[in-house]
Amino acid sequence: WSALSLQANKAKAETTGLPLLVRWVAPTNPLWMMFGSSIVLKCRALGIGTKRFHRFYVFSWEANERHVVHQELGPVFMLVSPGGNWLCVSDASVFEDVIHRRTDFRRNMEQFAVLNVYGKNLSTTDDEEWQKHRKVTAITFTEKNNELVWQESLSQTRGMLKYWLQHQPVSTTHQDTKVFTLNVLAAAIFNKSYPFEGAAESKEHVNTQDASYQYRDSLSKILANIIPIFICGEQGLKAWWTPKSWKSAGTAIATFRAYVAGLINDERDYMDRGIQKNQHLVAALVRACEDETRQPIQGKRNMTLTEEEIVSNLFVYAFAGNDTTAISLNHLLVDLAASPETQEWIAEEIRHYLPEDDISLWAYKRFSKLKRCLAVVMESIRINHPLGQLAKQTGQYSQQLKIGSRNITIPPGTSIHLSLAALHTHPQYWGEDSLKWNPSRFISTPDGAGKDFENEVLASDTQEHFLPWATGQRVCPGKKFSQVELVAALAFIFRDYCVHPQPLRNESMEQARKRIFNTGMEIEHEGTILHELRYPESIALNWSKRER
Ligand code: HEM
Repeated sequence: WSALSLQANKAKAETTGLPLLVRWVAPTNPLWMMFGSSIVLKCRALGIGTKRFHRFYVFSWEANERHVVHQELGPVFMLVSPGGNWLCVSDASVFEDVIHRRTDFRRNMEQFAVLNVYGKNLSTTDDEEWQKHRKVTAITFTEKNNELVWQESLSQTRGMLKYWLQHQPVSTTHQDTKVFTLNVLAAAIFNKSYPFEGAAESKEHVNTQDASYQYRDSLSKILANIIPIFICGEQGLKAWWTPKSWKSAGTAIATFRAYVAGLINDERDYMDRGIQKNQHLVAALVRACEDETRQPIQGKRNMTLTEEEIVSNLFVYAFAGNDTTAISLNHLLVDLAASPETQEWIAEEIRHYLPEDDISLWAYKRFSKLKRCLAVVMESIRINHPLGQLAKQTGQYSQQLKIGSRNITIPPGTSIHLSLAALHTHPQYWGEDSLKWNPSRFISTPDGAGKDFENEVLASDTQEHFLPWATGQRVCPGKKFSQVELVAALAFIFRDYCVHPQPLRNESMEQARKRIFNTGMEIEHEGTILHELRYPESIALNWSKRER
């Protein structure tokens, strides 16, 4: 059956005249999503299998290939598999065409179904339904909220750095950054402030009945088990044969739902009594929805969300906002540890704009001054993007695409992978040193302008060949949120501290820096949705006070 499907899909793909990359396993095969990379890496270590198998069958192959496969096969090629065809794209003009033809190339909902843990939400709807979700949830992303993100991120970073200074060398950065982003999001969504605890300490709350940790712990369990949840569903996770971690993910889904439902009921109760007490996102969502139901305006489309939809949106915000930012922060810190001169470069800027030792004097408006810090964020996300691609599809109709000088008919039912990993590293757009980590590529000074921080200009975070937060209608609503969060972390840390890798035995510091940078470039997403470091625990970092 598999061979027949592959032949049928190959015949369809050949009609495009594009180069083909044939694979015997579909990228969406659930077993491959869970175990594919481990199998391939084992075979690679044992010398079993071909080079092609090692390259293209790991689950995170596109992220690890970056632009290389496109230099071999061209800017657009078709990946053919028994489960369907994938159009893989690295060309900026095709990106633009696909993103802006919203009704021709729609979001690939099959791939996003994994986020329907609590039913439909902003990420898994289209058209009018999507507009309703986007409009109601947009209230989170005000400047007032960004200010809160700035303050909470500074305070969480203080805790995180203190923890690291006491636990050197630190090889839990990848876990600690996830606690950091969970805490910042809890403040932004629920107005709940948690003291920072290292990942190991925060595990101690798991399985306790401490209500104040219910949201955070249940959410982190759901995020860690998102693929088993997708494969088995909430009920299936509780089957007799599933491992303990899956069963406890099933319990976490119910705990998170009950926790948010409790907040919704409290808020309705306050509204009935005419009290407007809470400022968090749940309260704002409940109020927005109740206002519309109580005073419907004639002729106006109903924009209210049900209780299930509120829970589902809160979940998707938490999903989209946590690990994306945590993984990026992990990369940032590794890249900076590999580059002491860049640490010095941003420290100069931070000390210039934030001269006070007392962080309560660091006003949010100074965020926009920290251009070098944002350039560092953009450079790390350019080389290692936590999503890797934007996933679209042609749906039931074929679509015309201009590729180079040719008009090509893309058959119905084709998935489109706009590869951010390839676009962001292609030498055609970034030059021959495209894989070199160099944040200053985003900073320029106009001709004739003096050497002054004020004269430095930061390149746009959305360009034809650079769109880490996407662009167009479905641009990431958390773009500024994440920028503020990451820059605040950098500002707090690198103003007075610096980081170095812990060298292995017989390794020089220079070799250690090269090693950790290369380790950061090895990406994995077996069993997860996002692209993470494959061997994060092999990187140990040492933190120390900077000598002035
Ligand atoms: C470094 C951090 C982040 C990166 C690189 C990032 C990137 C992206 C990208 C590329 C998309 C578009 C996905 C697609 O169209 O397939 C997206 C969507 C989204 N992001 Fe972010 N994001 C980040 C942080 C955040 C944060 C902090 C939040 C919320 C607090 C957030 C919430 C969302 C949501 C809800 C969507 C779906 C929007 C929709 O479908 O209308 N993101 N993000």
